[in-house]
Amino acid sequence: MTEHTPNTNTPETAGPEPFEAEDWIRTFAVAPPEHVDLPPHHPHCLGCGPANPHGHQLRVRRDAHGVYAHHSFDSRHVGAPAIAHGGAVATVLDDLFGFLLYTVGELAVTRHLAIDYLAPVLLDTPYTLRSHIHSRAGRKLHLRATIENNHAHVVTTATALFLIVDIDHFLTPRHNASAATAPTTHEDQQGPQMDSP
Ligand SMILES: CCCCCCCCCCCCCC(=O)SCCNC(=O)CCNC(=O)[C@H](O)C(C)(C)COP(=O)(O)OP(=O)(O)OC[C@H]1O[C@@H](n2cnc3c(N)ncnc32)[C@H](O)[C@@H]1OP(=O)(O)O
Repeated sequence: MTEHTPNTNTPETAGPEPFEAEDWIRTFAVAPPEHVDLPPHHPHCLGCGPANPHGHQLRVRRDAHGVYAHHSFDSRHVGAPAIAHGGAVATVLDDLFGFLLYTVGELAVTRHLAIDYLAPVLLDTPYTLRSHIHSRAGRKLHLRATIENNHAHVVTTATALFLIVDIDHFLTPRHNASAATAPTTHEDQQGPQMDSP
């Protein structure tokens, strides 16, 4: 992987520009430890792309434990009145997990994402999001995250399994999509879990 280009984190107002997946993926690199501000995955990423007007434009930094971000959801992300849509919260957490890859230095994608919505995430309210690597076993990255409000009250927790993939995963996405076959879930592989009568 090559050195990534510096990120100014400046929102762009122009519409989406076409970009080649090959160019994009080859710009990824391990972010050197002195780089506290991490670059967006790409300009139009739904979670962090500064050029995506529909996105969350997440700004993520790293610390000694993992990565973190300060973020507020707004009226674009409303579910129930005044409350962020659970899918919007999931989007942001999934993207936050994706920033840990800069510290791992591997390409990986979400295989499993689980979220506990402990309390409503309110619109126009500042939150702190944190994520860290819980463990790694081969190509499996077990990740954890929290969202807490300004009173240090945790409102959401999440766990994810990211699987390290080869660069071809991104260069030939249509081929990979058609290659998928059942079983598709971990439960399928383990067999159904039945409650005792
Ligand atoms: C510096 C670098 C930066 C890079 C940034 C990149 C961009 C980041 C952008 C970030 C944006 C945000 C992020 C995004 O939006 S990422 C986009 C959303 N995610 C995807 O599109 C991924 C789609 N899925 C796939 O392509 C395939 O399924 C992949 C490639 C992931 C795996 O297909 P593959 O056929 O290879 O593997 P497998 O399915 O047999 O499973 C493999 C292993 O995993 C185990 N397993 C499965 N489920 C569970 C479970 N629940 N608990 C515990 N274990 C579980 C399973 O038993 C097996 O174990 P084993 O039998 O091998 O021991």
